[in-house]
Amino acid sequence: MALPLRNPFYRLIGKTAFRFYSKDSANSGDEEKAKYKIVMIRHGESEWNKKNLFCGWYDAALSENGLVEACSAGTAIRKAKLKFDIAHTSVLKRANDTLMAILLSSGHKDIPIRKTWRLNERHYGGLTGLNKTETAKKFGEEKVQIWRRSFDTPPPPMEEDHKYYNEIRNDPRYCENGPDPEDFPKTESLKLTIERTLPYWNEVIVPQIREGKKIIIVAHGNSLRGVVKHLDEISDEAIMGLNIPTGLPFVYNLDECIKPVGKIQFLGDPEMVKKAMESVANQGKAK
Ligand SMILES: O=C(O)[C@@H](CO)OP(=O)(O)O
Repeated sequence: MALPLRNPFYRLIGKTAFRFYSKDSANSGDEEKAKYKIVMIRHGESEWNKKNLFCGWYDAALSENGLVEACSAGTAIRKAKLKFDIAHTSVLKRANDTLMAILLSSGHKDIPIRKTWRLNERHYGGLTGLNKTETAKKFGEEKVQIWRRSFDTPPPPMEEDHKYYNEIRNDPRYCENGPDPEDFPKTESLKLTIERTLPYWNEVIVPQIREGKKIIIVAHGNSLRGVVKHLDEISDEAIMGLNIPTGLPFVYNLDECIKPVGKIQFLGDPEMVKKAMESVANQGKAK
């Protein structure tokens, strides 16, 4: 399957060079060299993204704009002639609803959908529900940047008296297919998030890729940062500079060892993607 997307543009975002494609430019040749392809996307804007609140495992709904983003992503996927046999997503409705909107607007009807807590957003601990700008004013931008983007410093834990503790900890969806009760997170760094996401990537998704299944993953900013870090072998330091925007699909071409052939490719105008990434980065500023 060849993408009708051509002439790559390169942009440095953080410390990582990303490649973007415009719809009317020449083929890079990566698709010819690659054996597999996978599409990933962060859910559309949620109500809590809109309010700039730390969200994590809180089950925020898509905002109206988030639904529009999801439908536009589906249209971009249809125009790029990308087809899927199976979809993987988290158990959170902002990702589930994004997936449904994408499948409908890209002409997919009955493909199997697998939901797993392992693709959930990282658990934001005690910060869940706090406004990011207010938190930066209170604790300083540097501290908030460490909580948001450092590799292995988790935010403070969510204690039992936290406003959202019961709603999250006792959510029935985690009873049967959730983490073991003793491992239920109280907070997660990116490192901890990767430790529960990568087994799903390696044990469920990779075997399906090898079977030739065409896959879409609809997940979250930080669960996808973990997958991208793994695929592109981004260092613990450089991953701090990566911000994944809402509702913009990206594609990896993969070789037979499931290593990327070329760089991540966003389906979208490079300037718009760059601005969307910067806007995610700026959410943690005191302003
Ligand atoms: O609040 C969150 O759960 C995430 C994603 O929305 O935010 P951040 O970009 O700050 O990691």
